[in-house]
Amino acid sequence: MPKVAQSKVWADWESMDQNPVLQVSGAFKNYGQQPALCGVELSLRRGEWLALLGPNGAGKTTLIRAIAGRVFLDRGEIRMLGTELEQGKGSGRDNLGVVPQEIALYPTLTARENLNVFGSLHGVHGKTLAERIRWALDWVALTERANDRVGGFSGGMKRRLNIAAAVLHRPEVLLLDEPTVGVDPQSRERIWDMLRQLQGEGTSLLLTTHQLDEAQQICDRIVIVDHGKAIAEGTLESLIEQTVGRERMVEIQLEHKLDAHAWQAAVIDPDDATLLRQPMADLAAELPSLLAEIQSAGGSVRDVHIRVPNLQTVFIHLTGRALRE
Ligand SMILES: Nc1ncnc2c1ncn2[C@@H]1O[C@H](COP(=O)(O)OP(=O)(O)OP(=O)(O)O)[C@@H](O)[C@H]1O
Repeated sequence: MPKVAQSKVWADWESMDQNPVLQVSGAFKNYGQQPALCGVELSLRRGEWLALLGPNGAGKTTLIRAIAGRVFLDRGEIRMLGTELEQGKGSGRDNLGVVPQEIALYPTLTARENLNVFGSLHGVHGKTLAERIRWALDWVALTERANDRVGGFSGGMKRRLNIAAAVLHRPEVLLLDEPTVGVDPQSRERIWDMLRQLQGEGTSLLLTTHQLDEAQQICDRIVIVDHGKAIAEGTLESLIEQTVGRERMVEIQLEHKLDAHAWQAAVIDPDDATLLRQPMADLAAELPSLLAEIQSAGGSVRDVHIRVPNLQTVFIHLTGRALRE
């Protein structure tokens, strides 16, 4: 359970854009007896890149599928650009693009033929479609493979094409369920670049990912879900402040252990008498005096590490679990 006061965690909701492009309110969904969504709230602001994070089984895919119209909610409301979306239907979602977790392409068709099919399904035809396909192939760096069958593509190429197929109709909002799963780091970087470009052109992005390090670098805001509820949201900085705080853990590795009597300023690691740990709220003020104290106690420093809290720290603090268990 979160150790932080919920009122504090939710502080950012109060300053939320009153006109989000996508808003999910009080969404509930059970699969038989199995609860998947238990009142989840979510709001995507115009032009932002929002990461939806949660442990396995937290309800992320169910939420994405409900927004996409592929899952009926038991209760709750989904609004896009101010209009309530009909449950369990693709209709009314012209401004939405969806990239599913599984690759949804025709392996026996070429890249171009796949884009033709998906563009037509989204209501794009003729010259406009030809122009969009040209753009998409260039965007995903597959122009030279346009006439090759998709069945022979690498995982990364399929992922890129899968994303291209979802944006041929220029949706204002793009949902991506783990768009980088199973791709090598180079392809992943290329996918993030593609998505950055889309965001730069004004698309609002909501994605689920298990890549915490990347989510914290790339996304504007983060929503953490657990047991079918959003339990925290905010920028990385605000999440850290709401949970683990601004403190940094300073670790000082000494050349030799210090005489215990000469030493009171920091905690000595129980397994390594040459390792000192000290949480510090103000590094500039506290670190120099600690180093001076070590020196006057006769110690010499081999190394100093400053541990900065990150999204993984926040995630474990809130859910009690690492992202993948
Ligand atoms: N079709 C289904 N039938 C029965 N239970 C389901 C179904 N889909 C999901 N669930 C259950 O609903 C809960 C939420 O699942 P969901 O796939 O939405 O979570 P998730 O956060 O996307 O998980 P992961 O990170 O593993 O993809 C889980 O307990 C899951 O077992």
